[in-house]
Amino acid sequence: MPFPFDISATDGRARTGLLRTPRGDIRTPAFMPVGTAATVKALTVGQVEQTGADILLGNTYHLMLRPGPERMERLGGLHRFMRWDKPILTDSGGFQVMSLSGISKLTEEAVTFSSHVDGSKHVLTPERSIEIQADRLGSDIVMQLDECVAWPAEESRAREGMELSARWAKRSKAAFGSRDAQALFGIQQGSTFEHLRRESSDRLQDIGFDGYAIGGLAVGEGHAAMCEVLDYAPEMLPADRPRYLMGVGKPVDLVEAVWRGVDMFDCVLPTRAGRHGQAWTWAGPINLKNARFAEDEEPLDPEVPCPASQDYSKAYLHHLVRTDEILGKVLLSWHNIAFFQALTAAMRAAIAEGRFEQFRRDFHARHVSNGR
Ligand SMILES: Nc1nc2c(CCc3ccccc3)c3nc[nH]c3cc2c(=O)[nH]1
Repeated sequence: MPFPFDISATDGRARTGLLRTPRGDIRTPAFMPVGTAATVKALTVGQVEQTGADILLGNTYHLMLRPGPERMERLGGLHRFMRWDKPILTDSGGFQVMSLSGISKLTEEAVTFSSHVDGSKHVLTPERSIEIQADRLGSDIVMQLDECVAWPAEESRAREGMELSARWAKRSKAAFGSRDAQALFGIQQGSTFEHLRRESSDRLQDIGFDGYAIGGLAVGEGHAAMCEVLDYAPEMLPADRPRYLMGVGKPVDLVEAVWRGVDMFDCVLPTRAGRHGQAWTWAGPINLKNARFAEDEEPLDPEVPCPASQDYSKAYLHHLVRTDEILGKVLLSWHNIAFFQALTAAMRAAIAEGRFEQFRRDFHARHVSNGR
């Protein structure tokens, strides 16, 4: 029995709803902060909860290297380990192997790789990835093992990756079996080729998943090319199940993807950029390192309900960034996650009230043009 996904309103292709899981409900459109190594960098789970996040992401690749799957299970699983009792989604690990571990080999059977930490050898099969995610980490939403083909890709290469991912989807589903308290998502591949994405979607639906991710994007193709794929890719997936766009993105990416029917997002940007002084605000992105903030006593963004945006001046944040103080990384990470949550909350309200088109126009006028 898959998690209930109750869509409460639609506005054009945009949807807003509730994905109900045993550990809590996820309001969609949802932004999911990334907690790569069992922590959303620089924030406590209490601060993450205060931002309004309903779900966090974990990373099988990082956690299987440190602390390791069997140790994590002995410690009670990822929720208990990091004291986060709401839903967790974990990626299957293949994407991170390709982007992080220098040496790796991809065959029909598995991905084999050397740890970027100590060079130790590891093997990830669809079955082992499911076992780590579902049984050792204990995540609530599990991703199939897939191959994310680099961009740009020749059509033949994109087809190979899509077909391997479809065969691994079948093996992932078989390994996952039927579980009531956990969900398994399939991942659509096919790079920027519409007919490959169609084939991928059809094969995933024949297998049957609790939710469907759009993979193979946010790999350097850029905003315009991503939107071209999103003009058709989300609606190839079942309308009554959640659609998760992996690795996306900047605020404008979220608005444009929700407009095209996407429900769930993840991105390391808010915390990574926050640690380097970049803050997103309703009036666009700014970098607090810039000298123009040295004596700016205004708060960062009064509309964002978090201490970083309400209690401090930009001058203080500028100082913390310039001196590379830890508190600067904490406050800007906190602010950016709070901004992404405020953005998705505003989109949910706009869709519920049938005014998302106006919201999108206002957002471009206020946030995008300024940012340019
Ligand atoms: N499995 C998979 N992951 C992707 C990620 C990581 C998302 C992630 C999930 C959970 C934790 C961290 C990262 C991508 N990030 C940018 N583009 C991405 C594409 C894919 C993809 O095609 N497949």
